[in-house]
Amino acid sequence: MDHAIRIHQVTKNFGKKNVLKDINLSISPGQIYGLIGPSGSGKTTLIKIIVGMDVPSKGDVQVLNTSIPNLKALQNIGYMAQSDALYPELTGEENMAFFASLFKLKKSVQKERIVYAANLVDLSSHISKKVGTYSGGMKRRLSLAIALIHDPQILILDEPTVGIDPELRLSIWNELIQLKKKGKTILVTTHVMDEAEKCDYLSMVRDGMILTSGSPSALKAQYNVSNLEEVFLKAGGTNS
Ligand SMILES: Nc1ncnc2c1ncn2[C@@H]1O[C@H](COP(=O)(O)OP(=O)(O)OP(=O)(O)O)[C@@H](O)[C@H]1O
Repeated sequence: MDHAIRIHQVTKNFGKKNVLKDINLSISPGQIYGLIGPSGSGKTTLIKIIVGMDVPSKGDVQVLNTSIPNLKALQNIGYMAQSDALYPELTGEENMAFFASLFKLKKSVQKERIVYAANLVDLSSHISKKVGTYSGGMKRRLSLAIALIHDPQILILDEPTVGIDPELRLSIWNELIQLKKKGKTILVTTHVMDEAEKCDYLSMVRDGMILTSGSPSALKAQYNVSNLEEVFLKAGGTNS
């Protein structure tokens, strides 16, 4: 397989508003691919199209060589949305078990995965509490645990570390790097430049277009700057 995710000339309009313009990108298996761009640039819209929650006005998306939307392909995708979709009346563990059951995991596997995922996001001592009592950061962590619950081949994470303290953010990124080493493909959106630095490959998005793409070091070399913020400004023509 030469790509885990392939986006071909995707355009999205909401009424007369053109939100994505002829987006082409291809993500190799085992890569951490970052989408960075300001609020409203179209990152979430693109992600929703990749997971089949929205359809493009034009163009097509393939995940693991399957055209999206496709129910079966979803088995291979772990998706963490920007807003948490959790059941506040259930405990953290019950929320995880519910989502695990949607993927038809065996009970024994389910238990193992819940222990693993809760530990990963440092929620092990809170999983018996109702989610309604969780802080915003705890809910983000639980959403990330749920995205990982079925051990998907592809992880799609929309601003996964918003509201999470720096220490845990670092440990989550370390785990994402471990998952990548196991061959998982990870697509992540972020506003945080030090997270962008950890990606293997980046696309900078503005106004529904990809301004520039490349590895963090290649981008800095190409624009002859020392940090990714400057790459963004130069690529967007704001600083030239
Ligand atoms: N369902 C919708 N109907 C109309 N406009 C929409 C809809 N969804 C998104 N948009 C518009 O599309 C544009 C891109 O939004 P999107 O959420 O994809 O941006 P984003 O880059 O993810 O921003 P953020 O980082 O704030 O989440 C925005 O102008 C937004 O208002």
